[in-house]
Amino acid sequence: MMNKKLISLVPDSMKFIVLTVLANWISLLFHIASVFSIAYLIESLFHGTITAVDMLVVFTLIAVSIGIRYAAIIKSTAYSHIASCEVKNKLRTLIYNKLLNLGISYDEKLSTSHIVQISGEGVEQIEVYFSKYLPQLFYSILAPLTLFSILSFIHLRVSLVLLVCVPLIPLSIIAVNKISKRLFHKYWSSYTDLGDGFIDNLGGLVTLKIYQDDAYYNDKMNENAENFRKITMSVLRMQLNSVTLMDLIAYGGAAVGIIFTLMAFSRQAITLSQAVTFILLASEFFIPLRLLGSFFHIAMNGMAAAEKIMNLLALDTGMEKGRDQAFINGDIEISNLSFGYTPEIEVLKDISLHIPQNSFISIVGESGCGKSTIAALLMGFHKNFNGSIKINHTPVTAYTEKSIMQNMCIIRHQNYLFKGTVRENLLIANKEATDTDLYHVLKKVNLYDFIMTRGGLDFILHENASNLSGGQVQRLALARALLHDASIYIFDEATSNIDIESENTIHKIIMELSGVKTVILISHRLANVVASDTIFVLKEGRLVEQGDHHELLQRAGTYSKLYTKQKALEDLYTGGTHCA
Ligand SMILES: Nc1ncnc2c1ncn2[C@@H]1O[C@H](COP(=O)(O)OP(=O)(O)OP(=O)(O)O)[C@@H](O)[C@H]1O
Repeated sequence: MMNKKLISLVPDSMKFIVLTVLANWISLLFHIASVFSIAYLIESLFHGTITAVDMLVVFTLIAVSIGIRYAAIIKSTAYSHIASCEVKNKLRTLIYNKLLNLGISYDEKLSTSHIVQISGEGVEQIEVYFSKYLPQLFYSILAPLTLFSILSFIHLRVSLVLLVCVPLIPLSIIAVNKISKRLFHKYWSSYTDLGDGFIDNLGGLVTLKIYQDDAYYNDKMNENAENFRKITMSVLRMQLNSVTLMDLIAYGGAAVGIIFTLMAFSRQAITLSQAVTFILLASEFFIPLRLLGSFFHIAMNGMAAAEKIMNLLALDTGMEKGRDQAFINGDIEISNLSFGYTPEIEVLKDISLHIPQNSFISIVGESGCGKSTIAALLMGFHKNFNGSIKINHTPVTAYTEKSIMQNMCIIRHQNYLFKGTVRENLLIANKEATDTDLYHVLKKVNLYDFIMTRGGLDFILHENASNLSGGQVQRLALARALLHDASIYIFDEATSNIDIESENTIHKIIMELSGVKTVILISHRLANVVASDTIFVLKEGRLVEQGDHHELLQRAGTYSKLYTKQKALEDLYTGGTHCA
């Protein structure tokens, strides 16, 4: 229960833990002093030997002892609070920085709800370990030894009996430790499962309502909640049982000490005041350890959470090792690239392709052939690929995520816009941009007139930009991407499922960017890729053809078949009026 690794994460808290123990120890010393005074008072009253001055001195001593104890307890609580703040602050900062380093593909390694739970409740539980459990652990060793060293001068045997009974409490704690460890692991797994399910169901609530399948998922969540309730009840039952056991040992041990005291008193081996001192202090041998026992279970829970936090902090992000580079541009060279999301299924197979700087290239192929996977690998979202991806002769994995994000921009078919004003959403891409810059990009994407009718840059977007149409969302996302001014732009189905005007606007901008920036276009609609310098055709994860539109048509291969089929369909739909 002394987790050295965890303690080394928050070394500053140790100072306050020591101060908490010291304050508790001072409180104990003055408690002993007041007990001695009370015992003396009782003996003097019993024998009728006390004078008024003695009485005044004794009462003053008792009052001063109580006062100092009170001050010491306040100090101990304050130190423990500071230790707890230190711990929470440090752990949450470590987790936050780790998440930043893990970057956007963090959810490949841990689920969002898992992270929310360990950084929320997990840290709260660990805080108890530092602010309550650790000070109490040291204090419960110090207190019985202090009491023993003082009381042994009065009667060694009785003091020894009390001291010997003390380790029975930690022994009982060790006995339940094994059971509780297993139980707490189950508890946390069940807790994170419940969280995962909850977030997923909440995200898909509209879909569930549309298909009227919410009852099924409701039942599934109830089942998870019931599992969590059961495991929580098991934890509580285990805690209650062990508390009862510890109470038995603590009060039983004190009772044994009192019996030995009374036997010594009846043999007249000790005086009345000494007997009273032993009786009043007997329970003090056990109370600190008994209290430790009740913090123990919360600390155990904290330990389980600590393990999860340690695992998160130990994750290899790869990005931390990268090199910061403010400007990345140059040719992109992909050589013998193979990749699978799982070891069993290879999604990309031995792909080699060359993308010259500022060229306009397209990647096409049937659904599921691996186009978006190439885009994700170029953006550095996945690291465990074979082969090499180089930008400007440097492996993509050698750059920090920050450098990649500064220089490369991906626009997907679903882009996230935040709840807030249009201005706030645009400034995400470039904090320095002026209102004039923002109006300029809005004009470029054909949104200026619409935004102005809604109050301009202060127009507030709802959650998920639900007060914009699909095409408007895409155009605003494109405006944001243009403000970012990257050197490499990847458009991954950026014009899927939107109106024809928005598609034309976006396509016009892609054409404007080509020649000035490196543009990588992934599109199902082959009419959009016709003007590309090079078109790469994928089939089942392999690069099967490359060349410009005319070369590929002449080859009469996969591209030609796809293009002819699509053109025929579009001609049928538009009556031959719309297609490149
Ligand atoms: N996160 C993931 N985990 C596991 N498999 C994935 C993941 N993302 C994609 N895949 C699989 O990898 C393969 C290639 O997917 P990818 O999205 O790259 O295809 P695509 O060519 O872009 O398809 P589409 O044109 O439909 O967008 C698919 O078989 C898909 O099931």
